[in-house]
Amino acid sequence: MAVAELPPSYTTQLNTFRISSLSTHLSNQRGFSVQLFRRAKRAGIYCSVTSTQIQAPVTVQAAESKNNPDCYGVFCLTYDLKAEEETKYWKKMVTIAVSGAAGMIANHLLFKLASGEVFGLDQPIALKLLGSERSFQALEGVAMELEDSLYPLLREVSISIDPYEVFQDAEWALLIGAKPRGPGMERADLLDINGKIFSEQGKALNAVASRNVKVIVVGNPCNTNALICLKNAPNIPARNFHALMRLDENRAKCQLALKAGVFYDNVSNMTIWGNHSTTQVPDFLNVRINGFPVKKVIKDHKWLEKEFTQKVQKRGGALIQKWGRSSGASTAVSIVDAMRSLITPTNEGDWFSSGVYTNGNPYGISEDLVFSMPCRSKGDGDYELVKDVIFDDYVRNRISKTEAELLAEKRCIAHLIGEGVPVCNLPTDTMLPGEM
Ligand SMILES: NC(=O)C1=CN([C@@H]2O[C@H](COP(=O)(O)OP(=O)(O)OC[C@H]3O[C@@H](n4cnc5c(N)ncnc54)[C@H](OP(=O)(O)O)[C@@H]3O)[C@@H](O)[C@H]2O)C=CC1
Ligand SMILES: O=C([O-])CC(=O)C(=O)O
Repeated sequence: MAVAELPPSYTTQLNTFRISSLSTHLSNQRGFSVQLFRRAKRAGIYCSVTSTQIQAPVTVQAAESKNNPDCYGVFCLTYDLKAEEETKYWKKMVTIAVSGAAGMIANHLLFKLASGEVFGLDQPIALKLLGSERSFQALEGVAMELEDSLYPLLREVSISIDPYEVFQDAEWALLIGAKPRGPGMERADLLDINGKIFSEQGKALNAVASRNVKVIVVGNPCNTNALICLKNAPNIPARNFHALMRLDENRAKCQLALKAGVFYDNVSNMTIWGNHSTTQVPDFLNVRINGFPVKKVIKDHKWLEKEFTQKVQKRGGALIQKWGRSSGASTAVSIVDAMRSLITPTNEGDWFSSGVYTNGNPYGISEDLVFSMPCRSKGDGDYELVKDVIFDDYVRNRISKTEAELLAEKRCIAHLIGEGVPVCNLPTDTMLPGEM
């Protein structure tokens, strides 16, 4: 039995309850019922343990998480395994930073991450949550809910308003926080305001994140925000930055499944080209339904070109009209899908869409943009572009339009990527999927 040092007795019922209920929960998990509390020393908390069973702590000292930006509440107590158990059952902890963590999307996403939905049940995680002065209290509320959820895999949670603190050693950065476009606001103003957030965050990632951090930009306009972010992080490979396009892919698959009368997992090879905006191109030419080209299954080709395309482009807006707010849950699901696509080998012959940096792309799209394209992954966090896709005039023309829009957005944020004076001459019909 390992016996702890005994600091002056301080036992709150709350702490004892948290620890013992966690212990019961953890002891039901394979590999958890061993030794606890290595890092608990930092919080001054000590316990007695045996090799097979967890016992309640013998002495507890208050965890002063408020003074420790590294941890929140119960997460100042980390329950570690014996080294050999760690190597046998558990992977090394993954550190995930999330901005806009008090927002709607994060409110769904964080709980998915903590439950093991993305990385699996043998993968402990640390969540580092970025808020602002405006959202700090809400962020504390989020952390409290994470505490109360007793997720065995969630080993560390910290909250902060400083990106340099939050991004320290981050292996994943999910950049969700962004100012929404308000009534009467010019898109150029939105690009500028959010661009500043993402250039600041790019710099912070560059300074302190893992050199191999994978960044998924969700906050709109996500492609151009991702471009700004990567340009401000020159020491991190540009290919590690993604703009979230998976929601658009999922929306497109759903509409095709509906039209074809098949379950949606029979729809594969779905590419969304371009910008996460109403100019995006849901490519039905390369899609397969039950392995067949879509035009062989859906004979109504006019529907594909008109209704289907517009439905996907404007799905965000249609949802806002019903809900009174933009997609939260389905966006969180699509972030999970996007992450899993990078850490799981892509099914043979299939692909997924992601907004990635155009640098030597095989499709003739302008270089130096963040553009949604078809990708495959070996499951190592990296991806390659799919080469064997076909084009026709319809798809090509549409791709040119979304490309022009991204080039215009880029000119508008030239000052944020070190390319001189901005010139904002945006196409008038350029809109987020949520704007109609
Ligand atoms: N790519 C995609 O597929 C999709 C993208 N989105 C985009 O994701 C983003 C987040 O959406 P959601 O979670 O629903 O939004 P919320 O309104 O719930 O807010 C998210 C966070 O953004 C931050 N924020 C709000 N206002 C400002 C501001 N004025 N300046 C700076 N930051 C601000 C806040 O965080 P804090 O105060 O802590 O900084 C807030 O918690 C939006 O930009 C939305 O358009 C949404 C759906 C799909
Ligand atoms: O426009 C928005 O904020 C919401 C959005 O991106 C979407 O629903 O695809």
